[in-house]
Amino acid sequence: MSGSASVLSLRSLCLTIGTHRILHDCTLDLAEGQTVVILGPSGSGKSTLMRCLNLLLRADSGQILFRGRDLMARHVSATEVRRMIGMVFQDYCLFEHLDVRANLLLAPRTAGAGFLADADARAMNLLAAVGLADKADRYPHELSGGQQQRVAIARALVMRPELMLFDEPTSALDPESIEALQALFRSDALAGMTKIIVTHDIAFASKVADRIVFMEGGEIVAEAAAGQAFSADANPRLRRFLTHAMPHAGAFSSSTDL
Ligand SMILES: Nc1ncnc2c1ncn2[C@@H]1O[C@H](COP(=O)(O)OP(=O)(O)OP(=O)(O)O)[C@@H](O)[C@H]1O
Repeated sequence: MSGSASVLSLRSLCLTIGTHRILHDCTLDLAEGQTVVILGPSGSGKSTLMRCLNLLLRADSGQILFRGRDLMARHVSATEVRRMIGMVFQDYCLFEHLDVRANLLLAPRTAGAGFLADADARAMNLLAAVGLADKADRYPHELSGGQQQRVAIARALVMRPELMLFDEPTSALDPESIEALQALFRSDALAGMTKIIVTHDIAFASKVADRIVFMEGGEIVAEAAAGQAFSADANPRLRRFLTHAMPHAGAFSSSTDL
């Protein structure tokens, strides 16, 4: 895939904190409308990579090309980047003192007139799209974990981002809420959106991914289209991870369909 055809192209992204090399030479292309899932063991750098993408962290070197424009250039502001790239955090990060509607409207209000025009209608449409139209005047503590996550997704979407990042979206959800999240990913609100999802949940990954990439030790060490066999023979680290992550799966001595 050429960089110009991609929504997002990472080129040799590196980050060292102190003496700890956290990201090393990460290169990845993401096409319009594609959902890429990042798998990998704990500490492999998945969340750090996501935080670099929306400039919560600044990588030391490399490029983050978003529609061909380098987001690491000095003059590109984090605020501008976060309008284009929405992120849903593992713990949702809702504002506890604001009701659901106010949580959704905070970013449009601070972003200025261009975002405010139809913000209220957009917020209510999004709440309906995530199945929470009747919760607009509730506070986060009055909602279940799955509902709070839906609010966080709607809050990110209200800024009309072109790319959405999800950090471990299933980690705090029960099986029913995970199924509901899968349905939301297939719905009009999210289906066509370009997404990167970090997860440990291989079953969830297999349901929502177009492509799966595998990180270890700060590097992207393997990738495959969903449904295509990962060559576990070719990558013993990936095979070890899958064996550990799916101890009951058993039959993937040579390759595993994800
Ligand atoms: N601010 C920081 N200072 C020093 N080291 C850090 C910092 N943030 C992350 N790290 C280290 O970088 C490595 C990657 O962490 P990261 O959270 O990105 O991994 P992860 O793959 O997302 O892990 P998990 O699956 O457990 O969430 C870890 O070794 C972590 O200790």
